Amino acid sequence: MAIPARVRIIDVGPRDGLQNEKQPVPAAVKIELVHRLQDAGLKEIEVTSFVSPKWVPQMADAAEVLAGIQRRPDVRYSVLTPNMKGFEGAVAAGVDEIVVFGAASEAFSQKNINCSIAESIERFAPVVEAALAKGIAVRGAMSCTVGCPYEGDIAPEKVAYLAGLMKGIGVQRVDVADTIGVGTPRQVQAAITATLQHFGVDAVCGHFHDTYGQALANTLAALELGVWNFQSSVAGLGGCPYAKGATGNVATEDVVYMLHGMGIDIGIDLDKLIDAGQYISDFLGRKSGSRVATAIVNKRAG
Ligand SMILES: CC(C)(COP(=O)([O-])OP(=O)([O-])OC[C@H]1O[C@@H](n2cnc3c(N)ncnc32)[C@H](O)[C@@H]1OP(=O)([O-])[O-])[C@@H](O)C(=O)NCCC(=O)NCCSC(=O)C[C@@](C)(O)CC(=O)[O-]
Repeated sequence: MAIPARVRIIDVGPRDGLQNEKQPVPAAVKIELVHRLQDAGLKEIEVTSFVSPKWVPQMADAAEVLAGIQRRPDVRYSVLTPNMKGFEGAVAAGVDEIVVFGAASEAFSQKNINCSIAESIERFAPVVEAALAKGIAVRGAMSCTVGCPYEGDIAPEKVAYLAGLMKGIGVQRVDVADTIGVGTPRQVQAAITATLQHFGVDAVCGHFHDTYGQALANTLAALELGVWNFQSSVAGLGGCPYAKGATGNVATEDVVYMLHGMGIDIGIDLDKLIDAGQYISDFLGRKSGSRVATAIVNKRAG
């Protein structure tokens, strides 16, 4: 399989990146981050989550954030919606895509969304149906497709099972997530191959956390299978509140640098992206998690 000639990146920094932040991040800062990402050329941004504020307090301002964004017609704004209540908030906010999020691991499903895999699908089905009826796109995030913080290794059969359930309720595309960043290239390829039993390659997105420093290698492994949609997080922000110790997604800057180096045009201005990462890192009072951004900022400083 030839490496795809084009790649699309969904920056999940404002959502996956910030959901776990202990310090309050004002809506105005989240909005500015989204503006900087779209200025850098990102065409898909996962903005926030309509989830219970008791479970994820940092996302409690979802409606305010969406209302403050100066939207561009060529950018797709997505949000997480675990149930009909979340979906109603997403519709009121006028989003382009909703994301239902399940797990290949029973234990993670219970910890993250307080129900079994089967119950989650029952909950998602009316959300997906309602979204499609309104012309809103639907993505399904599949957590723990390689490893789980509670169950350890996850067999590809479990990934295929979940992908089949997602397909069965009408989900249009799916994220193959290495939630805790333990996967290595062949394992990630096995999870993707399992997903391909139910979804075409154009409908599969790679979502790799970088806890063990494998995320770029895993991205390349996914490209080798023809996958061309990836999620990443500006400045490598983030982690999941229900996956202790897991670091953020692979940094968008690092993915963009690698793809530029491979001659794959993705329409993203790396300098502007680095500035966006610097903006949020400065606000959070910490160094960027992007190796590329750190190297280029050091070089700029001479
Ligand atoms: C799913 C629930 C709601 C079940 O939580 P529950 O407690 O079982 O739900 P419930 O229906 O019993 O409701 C409990 C309370 O929450 C409220 N509630 C209920 N739903 C909503 C909603 N949508 N928006 C706002 N409020 C809501 C509801 O109204 C009620 O309020 P109360 O009566 O107690 O005042 C909860 O577990 C939850 O919100 N979980 C979210 C967890 C989460 O966001 N995790 C992080 C995202 S997933 C992730 O990061 C992984 C990913 C996607 O990046 C991929 C990867 O790397 O793996």
